[in-house]
Amino acid sequence: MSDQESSSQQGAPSGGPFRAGTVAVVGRPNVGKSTLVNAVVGFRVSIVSRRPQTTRHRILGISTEADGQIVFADTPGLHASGKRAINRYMNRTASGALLGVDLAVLVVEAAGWREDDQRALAAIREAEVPCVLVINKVDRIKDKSSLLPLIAELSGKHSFAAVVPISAQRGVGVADLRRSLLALLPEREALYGEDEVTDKSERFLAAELIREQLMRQLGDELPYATTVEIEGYREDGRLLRIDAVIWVERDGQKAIVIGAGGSQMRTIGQGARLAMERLLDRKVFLQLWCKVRENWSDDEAQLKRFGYTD
Ligand SMILES: Nc1nc2c(ncn2[C@@H]2O[C@H](COP(=O)(O)OP(=O)(O)OP(=O)(O)O)[C@@H](O)[C@H]2O)c(=O)[nH]1
Repeated sequence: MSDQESSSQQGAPSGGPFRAGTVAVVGRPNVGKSTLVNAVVGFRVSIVSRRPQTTRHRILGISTEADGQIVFADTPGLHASGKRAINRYMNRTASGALLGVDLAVLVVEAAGWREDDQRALAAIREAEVPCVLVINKVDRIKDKSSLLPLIAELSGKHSFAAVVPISAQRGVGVADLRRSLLALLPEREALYGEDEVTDKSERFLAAELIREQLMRQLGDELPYATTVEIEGYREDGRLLRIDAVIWVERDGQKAIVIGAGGSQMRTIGQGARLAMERLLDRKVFLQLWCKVRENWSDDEAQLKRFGYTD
C-alpha cells in the first residue's frame, strides 16, 4: 500500500549518500516492536495492543526520507514454541524474517533483560546478521541515571553494532534510532517507491484493524482464538464497503464476541470502522459476522486458508 501523505518525510537534503536496506525488528512479545516501526514510518502499518502476540505476520514498514530508505520487517514476538500450529507459524515467521536482511533490531524493555530476550538474541546469532539493540519504554524509568548502567549491562550480551534507548510510544529517541540504522545500511538506491509505506494491501490492513479491536476489547478473554477474514471489499463511490468474518473456535467464544444483544460486536465494529476511516482516509461501511471454525489455530490447512502462509 502506498500513501502520499504519509511520505511527507522528504526532509532537507542531507548532502550525504543515499542509503537503503532491510531491517528485521525482532524481540519477545509485547516489547513495542510494532509501535517502533509505526513511529519511524509515520504510519500505522502494524497493529498494537497491550496483549502479547498481537502481531502474527511479517509486515513491511517503509520509511523514506531524503537521506535514505529503511525497509523494516515487523515480526511476531518470539516465544516458547507453543503447542499450537499458530504459535509455530509465528515463531517461524519471526526467525524467517531475519534471513537475508541487512540488519536486525533486537527490541527489549528498559525494565531489564528477561529470559525470553535471550531466545530472540539466539535467533539473531543464528542468522549471523549485524544487530542494533533498542531499549524501549524508557519513559517508564523514573530514575534516568539507572539507564547508563543498564546500557552497559545489556551491551555485554552481544557485540551490538549500536545500543539505542527510546520510547517508541512517545517518539523519544526515534529520530536518533533512524539515523543510527541508516548509517549501518549500504549506499544503495531505494528498494521501494518513495510513496510506499507497506507491502500489505488495504484489505489486509482492514482485517488487522478488526483484529486490533478484538485484541484490545477481548484480549483478556480470547487472546488467541480469533482471526479475521475479509469476504467483501469494494469501492462504492467515496464509500468503502467491507464485509468481514470474525472466526472463533467455540460457540462460547462466539457469545463473548457478540456480547449481550450484540453490544460487544457493535463496539468492535465501531472501533474498527473509525480506525479504517482514519487510516484509509475514506468513509467505510463495515459489516461483521462471527462464525465458529473449531480448532482453526491448530490446523495447518485452516491457517493457510486464513492467510497464515509462509
Ligand atoms: N510505556 C510505553 N509503552 C509502550 C512503548 N512502546 C510500546 N508500548 C506499549 O507496549 C504494548 C505492546 O506494544 P506493541 O508495539 O504491540 O509490541 P510488540 O512487540 O509489537 O508486541 P507483539 O505483537 O506481542 O510481538 C502496547 O500497549 C504499547 O502501547 C513505550 O515506549 N512506552
